[in-house]
Amino acid sequence: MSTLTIRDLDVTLGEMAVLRGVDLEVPSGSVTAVLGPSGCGKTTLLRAVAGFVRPEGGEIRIGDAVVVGPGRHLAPERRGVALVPQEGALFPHLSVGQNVAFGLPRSERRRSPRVAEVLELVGLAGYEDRRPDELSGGQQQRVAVARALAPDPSVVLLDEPFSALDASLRESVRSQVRDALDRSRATALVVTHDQDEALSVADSVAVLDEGRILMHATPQDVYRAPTGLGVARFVGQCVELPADVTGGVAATALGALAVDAAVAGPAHGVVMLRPEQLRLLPADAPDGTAGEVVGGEYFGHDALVRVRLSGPGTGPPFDVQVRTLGEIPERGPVRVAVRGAARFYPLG
Ligand SMILES: Nc1ncnc2c1ncn2[C@@H]1O[C@H](COP(=O)(O)OP(=O)(O)OP(=O)(O)O)[C@@H](O)[C@H]1O
Repeated sequence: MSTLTIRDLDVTLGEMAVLRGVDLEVPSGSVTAVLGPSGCGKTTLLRAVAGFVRPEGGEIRIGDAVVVGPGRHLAPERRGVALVPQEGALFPHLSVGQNVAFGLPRSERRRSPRVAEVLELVGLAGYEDRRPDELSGGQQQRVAVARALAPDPSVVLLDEPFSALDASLRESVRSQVRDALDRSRATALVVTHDQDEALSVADSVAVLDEGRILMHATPQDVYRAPTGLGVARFVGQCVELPADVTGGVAATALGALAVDAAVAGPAHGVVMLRPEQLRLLPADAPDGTAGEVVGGEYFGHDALVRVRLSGPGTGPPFDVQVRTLGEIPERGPVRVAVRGAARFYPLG
């Protein structure tokens, strides 16, 4: 396995600049997720790394080998890159074992111990003789990952690998695939438009929008300390309030809040809180800010309660995340308290 290094990559398709100055490094043996909305250029990035798209500029290195650079565009089969497509694309007329062996060089396809080895890696030991139509969607996807890992590629690329699966299957297949990638010490680039998927499956997350990387950091930093409101909104729910900051404290409709970046102020802008930073208190509590429960959504493990603050100029209602072990507040008056620091984004 090798480090994948992408520098200043530009890709134009037809008239459209699809990737613009993309820099990305995936350290050897780690998993990076590229998260972005539909049409932002995720698949194009994978295709450029795999060698199916010819970039206009920039460099791609796999380990020490330059596979794309000035005057250089190595053929896909010489890059040591394996691609797992959106829907596994197994050959329906071949057995599971034959499908996996297809990932190996022709001379090694017959009776290679590697087939059993990678099937074990994805939790499907003994499935060699099954046919793809005898497997669940999640099992088919794991066979596709086994086929990609079989030749021990330098880099594995996964294109929305879980999007075709039912919500109930997605989490378990995701952790099985993550486990297989870890155990094979694969260097992997996963593209997805699903925030939960990116945050849970990867060591680092790169947020891509309109062909540019907006932020690349650990899942925790991307969620807790997004560099801009665009990133903040894309990786999770936000509560946004107008704010004036002076001396590191923001004056907001939820009272005076500490801001976590070094903002001395004075500055005008927006503070961003995550729903789990808010806490609902009884209407007669001494702390917090007065508001009213106006609706909500129940998810089983937790719930979102929609709250509107009392008084003029307090902005639209927002969601507060509550644990469902306790009572879920009914419609009516409450108070809202804040824990932790807010993120502040100056306007103008
Ligand atoms: N061959 C092409 N010629 C011109 N434009 C293209 C071509 N292929 C893709 N595009 C455009 O490039 C942009 C990025 O496409 P891409 O498939 O990389 O996005 P994506 O982020 O993977 O989207 P999705 O999540 O919907 O698959 C889109 O606006 C698309 O219309």
